[in-house]
Amino acid sequence: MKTFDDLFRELTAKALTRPEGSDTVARLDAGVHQIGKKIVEEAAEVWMAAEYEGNDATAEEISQLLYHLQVLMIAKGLTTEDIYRYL
Ligand SMILES: N=c1c2ncn([C@@H]3O[C@H](COP(=O)(O)OP(=O)(O)OP(=O)(O)O)[C@@H](O)[C@H]3O)c2ncn1[C@@H]1O[C@H](COP(=O)(O)O)[C@@H](O)[C@H]1O
Repeated sequence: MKTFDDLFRELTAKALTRPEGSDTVARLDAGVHQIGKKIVEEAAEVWMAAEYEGNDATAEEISQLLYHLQVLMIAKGLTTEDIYRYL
């Protein structure tokens, strides 16, 4: 099963190697403004799923929010250590 750190390593590698057809590369190229809008959208979907859908749907929406947060971290040059020191 993929963890937060596994996904972050995978996305970091994609940002460096820029493989053809990668959505992540396209999102990084779109920039922080677009990534930020996606985070807000996904956060709302997490909220709606938690209130009106089951735990499976909520978990899936949370995974998508985590993905978009990681894209923002990479766009800003932030590492997991930069985040973990505040936890
Ligand atoms: N974990 C994710 C992941 N979670 C969410 N998403 C993206 O976020 C979208 C979910 O948003 P929505 O439900 O709002 O769907 P949508 O409205 O069609 O979204 P848009 O594509 O229009 O923004 C998905 O369609 C994916 O594009 C993800 N995209 C990729 N990953 C993983 O990231 C890795 C690299 O992916 P690529 O860069 O595509 O190779 C792989 O391991 C993937 O599994």
